[in-house]
Amino acid sequence: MIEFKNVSKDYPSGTHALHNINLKINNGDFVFVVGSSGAGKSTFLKLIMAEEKLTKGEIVVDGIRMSKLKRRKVPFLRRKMGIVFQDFRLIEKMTVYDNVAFAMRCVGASNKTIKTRVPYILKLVGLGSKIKSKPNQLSGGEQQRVSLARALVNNPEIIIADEPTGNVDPEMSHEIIDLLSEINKQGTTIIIVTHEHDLVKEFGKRVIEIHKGKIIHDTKLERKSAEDIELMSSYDQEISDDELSPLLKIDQESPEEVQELPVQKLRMLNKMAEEYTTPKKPKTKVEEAVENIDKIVEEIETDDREDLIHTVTLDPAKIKRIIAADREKKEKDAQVDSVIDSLR
Ligand SMILES: Nc1ncnc2c1ncn2[C@@H]1O[C@H](COP(=O)(O)OP(=O)(O)OP(=O)(O)O)[C@@H](O)[C@H]1O
Repeated sequence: MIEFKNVSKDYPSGTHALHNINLKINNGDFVFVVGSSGAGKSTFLKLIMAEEKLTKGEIVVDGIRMSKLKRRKVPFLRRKMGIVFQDFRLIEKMTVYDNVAFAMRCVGASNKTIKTRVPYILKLVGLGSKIKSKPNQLSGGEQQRVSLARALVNNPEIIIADEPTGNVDPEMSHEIIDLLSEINKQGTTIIIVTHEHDLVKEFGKRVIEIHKGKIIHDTKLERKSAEDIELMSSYDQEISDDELSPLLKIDQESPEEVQELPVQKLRMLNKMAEEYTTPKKPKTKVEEAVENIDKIVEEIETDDREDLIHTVTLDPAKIKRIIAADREKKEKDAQVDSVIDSLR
């Protein structure tokens, strides 16, 4: 988890880049950070990566207190992170393969691991055929995917991307965010700074908006308070007796408690109660047979169950007869239904 507690950042030039920031980013979150130029977005990321030191407050990244972090310990923090920059920052003299392998060599991975992992990651980002190319032989989108591969290759807990789509066309922007969404599904935390409002809207993730060094919107907090308001207001709504009855039928012993439920919750419980009390369609013979078998199996001691299941499954003739009878009944019913339909 990343937590900002009353964080401020002033640059030596006197610029107050961030003021009193408080927020939490949980493991596995996907967050877009937006705001106008000079708002403080890159500074926000640089504080998380320990590229800049905070002036006031505390940032805790996975239990590491950034105000206490010594320079020589920064590489240990960075190992948790994969970083993607707008300008890719690839090494021009190296091939695509070597650019990605380099990130693994930096953390001391063995040659054997590098040889299997690098091609795998390059395939994942759709660059399997460009392994031997140099960055200047690639399009902007391809270069950004190399930089993404390099960020991913050491299996980081957090991906931090500063304008990763700033230098690629809209279609490729979409693909890059798609890829990051897939990676996020495996549990990696993703934090992306972007200017692209359309992209942010389309993906519907958490959005933190920074303006003049302050957080002015955080959709996570807004969503939560909207849910609270809805729940609170539902306490004030009138409930008719009709609406109450299905639940009261089930919960006759504590009608007062039922009457005190908020409308929203009551409606949900009523729906469940209705389903519970509505008589189900008659069971087919196969369903009945399966249920009976289940009941018998449950009653038998654990040690004997295996044998019993065997016995049941070893009687295919009986099962076939039941299935055939059931199919015949369904076919007859369907014929009758279709005749009735044609007469309507
Ligand atoms: N190294 C620095 N020294 C002094 N001031 C800086 C430094 N880096 C950033 N700033 C200032 O801090 C403020 C926030 O900058 P930051 O780069 O965080 O903004 P941003 O939202 O990322 O902007 P952009 O979208 O243009 O990249 C700006 O006023 C900027 O001029």
